[in-house]
Amino acid sequence: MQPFLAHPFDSDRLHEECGIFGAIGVADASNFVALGLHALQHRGQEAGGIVAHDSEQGFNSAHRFGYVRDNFTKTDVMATLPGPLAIGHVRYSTAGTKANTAIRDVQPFFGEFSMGGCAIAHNGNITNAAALRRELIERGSIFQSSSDSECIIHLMARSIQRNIPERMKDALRRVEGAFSVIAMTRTKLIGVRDPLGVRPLVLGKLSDDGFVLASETCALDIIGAEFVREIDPGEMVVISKGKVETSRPFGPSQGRFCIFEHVYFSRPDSIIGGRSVYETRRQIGVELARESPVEADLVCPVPDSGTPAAIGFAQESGIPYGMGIIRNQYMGRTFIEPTDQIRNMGVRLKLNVNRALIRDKRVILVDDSVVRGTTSRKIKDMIIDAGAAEVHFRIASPPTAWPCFYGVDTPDRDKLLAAQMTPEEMREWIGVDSLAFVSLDGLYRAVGEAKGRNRKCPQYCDACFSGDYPVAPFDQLERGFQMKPGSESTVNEAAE
Ligand SMILES: O=P(O)(O)OC[C@H]1O[C@H](OP(=O)(O)OP(=O)(O)O)[C@H](O)[C@@H]1O
Ligand SMILES: NC(=O)CC[C@H](N)C(=O)O
Repeated sequence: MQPFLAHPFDSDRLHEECGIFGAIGVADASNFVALGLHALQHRGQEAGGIVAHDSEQGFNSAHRFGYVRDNFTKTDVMATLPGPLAIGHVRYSTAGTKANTAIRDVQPFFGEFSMGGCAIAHNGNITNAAALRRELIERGSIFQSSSDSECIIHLMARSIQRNIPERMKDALRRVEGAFSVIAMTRTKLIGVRDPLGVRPLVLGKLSDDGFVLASETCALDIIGAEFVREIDPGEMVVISKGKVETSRPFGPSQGRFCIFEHVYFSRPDSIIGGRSVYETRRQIGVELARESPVEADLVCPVPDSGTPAAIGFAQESGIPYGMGIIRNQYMGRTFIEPTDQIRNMGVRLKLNVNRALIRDKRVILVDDSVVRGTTSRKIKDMIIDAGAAEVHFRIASPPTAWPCFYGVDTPDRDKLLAAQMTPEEMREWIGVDSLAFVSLDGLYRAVGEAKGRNRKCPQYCDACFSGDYPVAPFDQLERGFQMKPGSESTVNEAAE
């Protein structure tokens, strides 16, 4: 048997995307970026990078595998990133070489143009990246990485505009899919969101001249920045010398923010669209308890993301709440899983049962989602092992039946449990007494849409649940992906 091997790409979250942060107008901006990225680590744990600019030393960069705290706290690394302007990225790959992430795929990416350099950090996924890459290579571009995000730099290089923000606009008008981008030139910090605003991006203020851009508000809190506002879907801001200029490069569009950010990705202490993520998750639990009540003795969260929904479920149902599953907080980087025996231990390394609390009880387990079903099945085994009398699963999202092509690392349809089975078949496969998911309308109510989902014009991107993709996933269609019959009409026309 091989020994456990430390492996930099294994992460303790199963589904991630990326986090981005930028700072301008502050001494040693890279220190602010490192702190901001640390607060965004839950969005990506494979690798991180920072680019900084200093008037004497020009652009400098550092790209590393692993956690921010292990790399960007070291004085020898941070000393190489001086200057009042810096951006950074924490990555979980959605494109490019996935089996063995290469350092060349780690962002930010950098390009040198006739008017100066530019670094970009991208959260999201470009749905026509393969087509763009083919076209760009045919026209002479030399790609350095296998990442979708690199297309943006090459498209900028081909633009005839005279300044970098205009080149970015040209480039991003050719790009389809989801992109929140933070970029920097020698003197400017730039933030852009795609026309649907699928991924988040917020603006914060540190001082008269000091501004930051971040994926989530929790990254403002860590550095004491004041929240100014969210960048709007389809908006570009250019920040320089204490001024924030705004423009709308893509014309009018209706936002379709990712509803799964509320369910799972974002940190519960972040505020999205004026709503606390924690409160939204608690409210999902309330909806779930109303929609799918069950007699039981104990409500237990599957930590961490299931916790606020379990609190809401317990409050609404009046059933006592208890920590029946305990998370090992030192899980951190996990281990490579070289044998089946070790692979099966996977969940136990992170989660263990509080036997004394569970024994002989009818237990309701609340988790935020079922994707492949691996977690639910293993947790059920542990709970039964610990002597529970009954096990009921309540899931704080609808069945995940469709892959995300907008920046989340969900597996292909054939690995999504809900794409293969009905809820009753899933219940049987997991092996629990009952299983229920919050309805799509219940989820919409929990995020503040009192009337639920607008079927003609959904307020959010919920493609992973509904199969209604707001942007046609061009590359995937070329590879043979079949959209839900009739769902072409759900593609957001305003975004085209
Ligand atoms: O059906 P599966 O493919 O097993 O995926 C679903 C699980 O993945 C997430 O857990 P994760 O450990 O990533 O996140 P958390 O610690 O934030 O709850 C989620 O909370 C579910 O428990
Ligand atoms: N999850 C993300 O936002 C990833 C960004 C980009 N598509 C990459 O693979 O690096």
